[in-house]
Amino acid sequence: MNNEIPIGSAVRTQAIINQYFVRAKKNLGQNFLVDLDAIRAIVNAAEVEPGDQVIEIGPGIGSLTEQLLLAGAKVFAYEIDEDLPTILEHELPNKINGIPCAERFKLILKDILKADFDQDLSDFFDMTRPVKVVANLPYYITTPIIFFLGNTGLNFSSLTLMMQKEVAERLQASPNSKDYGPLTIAVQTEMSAQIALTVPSTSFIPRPKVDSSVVVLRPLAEKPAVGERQHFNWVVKMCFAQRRKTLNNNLKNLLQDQEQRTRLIAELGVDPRVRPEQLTISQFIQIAQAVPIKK
Ligand SMILES: C[S@@+](CC[C@H](N)C(=O)[O-])C[C@H]1O[C@@H](n2cnc3c(N)ncnc32)[C@H](O)[C@@H]1O
Repeated sequence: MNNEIPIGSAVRTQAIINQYFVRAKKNLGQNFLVDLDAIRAIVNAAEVEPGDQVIEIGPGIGSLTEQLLLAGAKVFAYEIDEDLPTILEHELPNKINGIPCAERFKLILKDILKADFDQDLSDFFDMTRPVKVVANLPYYITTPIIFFLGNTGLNFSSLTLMMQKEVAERLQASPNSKDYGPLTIAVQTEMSAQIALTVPSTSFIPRPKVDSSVVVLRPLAEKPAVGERQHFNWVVKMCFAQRRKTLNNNLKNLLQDQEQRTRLIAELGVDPRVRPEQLTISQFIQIAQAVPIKK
């Protein structure tokens, strides 16, 4: 269907909801974004240019998809809800600038966490070029999705992801802030994180309980050598086991010997009463190196 009014406007979204009797599925994190300025700001934050290869996670009824296509991207979308492809087929524009959208849009009905990117994308994308991931994420699996995208060898230049504001703040946090913790460190040892915009809960149908932010994550050109990744993440988690306690106290679970702990703290050049959120990523790397790897 060709419609003058964009899908991301509240009027058009409501019309689609009524026409197809859409009931937003809470268990699938369905909150449709009905704020065109915000949708276009997401596309801008992702710096989408004509010819870009974009993976969209959860296109829903197509509000972000439509704007990605208008920006000239080739879009491969993963959607888990089998009620939505028919709506997308009917509601996304048939043609943009005279070119059929079917050539630039492909949908696969699949859980993103089960994606096999080499297999799924190779017929549609040029696999020698990096992709951009752009999504208004289902909140219930935000962190698993970030780790999945980071760990599957996907060749991406950026991940532009809308998520719960509090999670976004944890991704972007710096030492000495309440949001700085194991999630910050796990992500920031692989990617840079920048909050691009914040969107109030009133911009969604149905309205979620929380506000949302869009974070742009980009792979670091030079990643710090954290050693064995599982060990590193575990050590960081243990250091934060009791946020209010001192580093020396938290280290007791990792190094039983007080002398070893004192030596390590001296090597770190910090006061023994320091709290875990005051340490930098390099200091956590030093701690992980001093702690024996669990067999
Ligand atoms: C927050 S809504 C976003 C919808 C639309 N992109 C928008 O901005 O209005 C999240 C979307 O992710 C889909 N979804 C939920 N779990 C998913 C999964 N595991 N894999 C792929 N899509 C999923 C939902 O069905 C829904 O369409």
